[in-house]
Amino acid sequence: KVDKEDVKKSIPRSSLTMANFHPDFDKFVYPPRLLENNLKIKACIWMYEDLGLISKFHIPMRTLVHFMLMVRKGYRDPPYHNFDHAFSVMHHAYLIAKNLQLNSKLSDLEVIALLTASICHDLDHRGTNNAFQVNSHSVLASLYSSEGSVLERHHFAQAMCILNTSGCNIFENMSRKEYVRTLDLVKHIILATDVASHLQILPQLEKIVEEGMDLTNTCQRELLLALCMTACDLSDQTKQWETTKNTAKLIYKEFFSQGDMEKRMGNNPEIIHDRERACVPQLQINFMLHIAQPVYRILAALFPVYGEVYQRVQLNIGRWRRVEKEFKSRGLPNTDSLDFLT
Ligand SMILES: Cc1nc2ccc(C(=O)NCC(C)C)cc2n2c(-c3cc(OC(C)(C)C)ccc3Cl)nnc12
Ligand SMILES: [Mg+2]
Ligand SMILES: [Zn+2]
Repeated sequence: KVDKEDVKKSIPRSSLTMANFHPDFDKFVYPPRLLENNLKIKACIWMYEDLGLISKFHIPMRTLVHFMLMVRKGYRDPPYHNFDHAFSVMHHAYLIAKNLQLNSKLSDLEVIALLTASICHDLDHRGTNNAFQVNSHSVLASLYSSEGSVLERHHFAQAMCILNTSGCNIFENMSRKEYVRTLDLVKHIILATDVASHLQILPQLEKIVEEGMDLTNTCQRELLLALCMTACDLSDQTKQWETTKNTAKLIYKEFFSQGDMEKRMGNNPEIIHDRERACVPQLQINFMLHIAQPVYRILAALFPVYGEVYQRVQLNIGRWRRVEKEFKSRGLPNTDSLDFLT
């Protein structure tokens, strides 16, 4: 485990170059899950640096290091919703900011809000979904179930706790106005990662594609930020098949553990959480077609350079269709045969 001293020693400004990570680090093809764990904090700091955010917002290096160490500590270790997921989500935010030249469409404030929301968006996730919080009468449900988006409100609250920890407030040198606006944006962007909210804004996003985006309109800027955030949250689907397949294994490991717990509590789990009823390839095709593909189609429609990302999502859907046929032909009953996945 890399501790504070190692991280601080190893980050003089001069050492912050992309060469430390990979020549393709800032390309859409690069899979961030391949980066070795003890370089991830340094890579997070590099991403702020490379987008010019450290100098723009006068972020002291020691503050950014402490912030990142606290964020990493703020994640638990469920199969999927852990710091590796947060890191890969932040990396995609960096790719979008850099390759879509978002800073010519959005303000630096909106870019730093997207990057920071990405690394914080699943803080303290327990590996169970919103419905489980409510059905199990969890503490989080008692806190937030009246407003909905129970987990996402908690992830945001955890991010605020870290910013309020002395020596960790990376926004401390902003003006009062900038500070308030940035926190509002981080909250909006994290709350956009609730599946229910995402499904609700899809029609509005389709409308923007038909009518053209008007970035002088604050609501449309916030819709674009929500779209970018869900594209980042799902970005494992935009990489080579290995990544997509491995992510499915992690997701269903988490989903089926929740289903097992629900059965022990005497509740009937959704099919997607039930290892005895779920057919992973079919569920993944549904998820890709109804939740993931629209995100990348819309973003590619708004930013043509993003077309290569949409193509890779299409390729992965094609792979799932081939796997589904294979599953059916072998009559494989359930998910433990995921290892069978070619
Ligand atoms: C590979 C992959 N398969 C998934 C299959 C099903 C579901 C799911 O929630 N189905 C139940 C709904 C339809 C009632 C989510 C999946 N998923 C996510 C994910 C995305 C999330 O939020 C946004 C980004 C806003 C969609 C929030 C939580 C999660 Cl786990 N990330 N990767 C995946
Ligand atoms: Mg989440
Ligand atoms: Zn997430």
